[in-house]
Amino acid sequence: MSTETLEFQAEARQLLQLMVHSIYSNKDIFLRELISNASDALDKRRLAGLTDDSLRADDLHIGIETDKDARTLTVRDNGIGMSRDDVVGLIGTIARSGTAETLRRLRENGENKETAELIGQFGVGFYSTFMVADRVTLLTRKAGETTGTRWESDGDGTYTIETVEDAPEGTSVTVHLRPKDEEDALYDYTEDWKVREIVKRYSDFISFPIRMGDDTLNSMKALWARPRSEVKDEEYREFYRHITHDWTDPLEIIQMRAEGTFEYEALLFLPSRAPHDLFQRDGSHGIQLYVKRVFIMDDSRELLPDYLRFVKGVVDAADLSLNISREILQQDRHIQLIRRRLAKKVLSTIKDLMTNDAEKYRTFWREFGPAVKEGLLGGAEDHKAILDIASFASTASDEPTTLADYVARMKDGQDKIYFMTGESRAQVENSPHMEAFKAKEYEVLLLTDPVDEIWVEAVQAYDGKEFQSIARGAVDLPSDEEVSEEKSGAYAPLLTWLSETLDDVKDVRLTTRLTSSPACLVSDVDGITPTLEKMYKAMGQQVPSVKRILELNPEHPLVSGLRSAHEERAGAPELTETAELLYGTALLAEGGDLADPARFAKLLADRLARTV
Ligand SMILES: Nc1ncnc2c1ncn2[C@@H]1O[C@H](COP(=O)(O)OP(=O)(O)OP(=O)(O)O)[C@@H](O)[C@H]1O
Repeated sequence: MSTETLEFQAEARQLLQLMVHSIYSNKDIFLRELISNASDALDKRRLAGLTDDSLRADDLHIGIETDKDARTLTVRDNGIGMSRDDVVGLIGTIARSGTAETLRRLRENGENKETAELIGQFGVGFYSTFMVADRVTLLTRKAGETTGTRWESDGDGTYTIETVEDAPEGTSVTVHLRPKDEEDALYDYTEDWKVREIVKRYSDFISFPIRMGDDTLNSMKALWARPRSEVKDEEYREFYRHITHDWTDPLEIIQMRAEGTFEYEALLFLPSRAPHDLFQRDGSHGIQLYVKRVFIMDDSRELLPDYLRFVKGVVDAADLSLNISREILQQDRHIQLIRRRLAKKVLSTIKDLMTNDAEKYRTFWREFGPAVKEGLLGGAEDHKAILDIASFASTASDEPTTLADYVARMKDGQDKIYFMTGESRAQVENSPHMEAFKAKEYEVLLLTDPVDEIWVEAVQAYDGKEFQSIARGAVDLPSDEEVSEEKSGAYAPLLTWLSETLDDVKDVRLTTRLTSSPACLVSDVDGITPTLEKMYKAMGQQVPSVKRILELNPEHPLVSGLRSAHEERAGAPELTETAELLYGTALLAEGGDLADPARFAKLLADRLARTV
């Protein structure tokens, strides 16, 4: 059969270059990557055999062979194998998202110690063989197909591929080793002891036998079935890497076991950083389902609520059928029970972190808080537990605060939890709405995650204290004096005129919430906020533009001056311009967008010209 020479996809080529020249100090991991791939392929083969008798296979295992003279190491599996197209698509390209981003960072930094670490942080998979090899040969035949494929590359820009008749089912990868160079952490991987050591260290829990000659090198013990005290942290970390391809260590390990009518064991991990697809609609979920030690499926969304989709790990249920499908999972009552229990356990673990390891808790909340808060939009059963572990930026300090601490600091007579939503801390903190709260030292939560706009609607109260937006409705601070009747009367004609003149506002009224600004805009009690309006629009949803209320500070010279001017010469055209400027300033002060910035700028420039 003819041999074709093909080029690696550009990104794949860059990644290969990095591998070939890598100074990453842990080159041993190439073997773990090959074993991990083989184990995945065996899982797939076993699953395929469950539904298709012709694909049933006995003695699924991984074999390792070394040849000292040829200086090769081969990892062989009798798993699912790959078709020719699979090989081109899976090995010749990098399909994984996130890789492009990592590569860009690597390129920007040039290779140094830090970038070497970066390499270590993202799964390099099959390509890691090029850290130790000057040539790699892959021979594979997909289960059920008659011909196989031989692939070979020396890690430069191209590879050869040919169809072959005599490949066994499954895959073997032969690594042609570079000369050993221990200073460069490149060991002699044809040494038995070295291979044993690597397998034991990284792959002991792999559930298929890893054989070398007549020996099985791994214990195959499921980590989740072993008591926590008997498992080394290192083993948990390796397992975490195996199931997640995340090379940073997990933040926390959670182990659970339920006995009785429906038995299951769970080993869950809180990662230490958010994946790039945390907020993508079909980003992956992290739970693998096993039944009696046998892998059934990845990405089991049914086992944890969506807002905990970043939690990784394994659930091993004793009483499910090996043939269980996703459809059945969705309806299974036991699965729903497991889901409740797991969610509870995850939330209580985070609560424990909060009390016992503030640093870890902070990392957790920074990375995953925005996702966890989505849980406040769904059924109310988790609301209390979520609010208990949440923390928020606040005017009280630079550090986030919990709601319990906020409540403890509430002033005498204060019965509401004040908050303001917006796009950034700076924007919210400097908004005019904040003035009276600052002046009178009422603490305000600064909510700047997009989800904050929505959950505050769904959740009414915490610990009996209602949430109250300070940019909405009339805010009566307990210590506020009302605007005097005399003043209200004096301003009535101005307010009426302004509300007729300014098309964009719904109403105009006096307020005591401002101390230094002349005016601000507030939403109606049940109106949507401008940030929410923007969010809906960004999602392509049509929302009617909501008119807000213009509130005036009668103590401000601009406002009192406008009142006298209106009294003296109602109908003068420059008063209309002043009204427009007043409204535009209020909009700008809260970080809003002017409908006609050019007109605003012109009015302002004309006005300034008269003052210089
Ligand atoms: N032994 C094998 N048998 C069958 N398919 C394989 C084998 N090795 C690799 N593959 C296929 O090639 C793909 C790419 O492998 P590679 O190791 O580069 O990345 P990965 O395993 O998907 O992710 P990671 O790099 O995080 O390990 C795999 O997802 C798998 O589909």
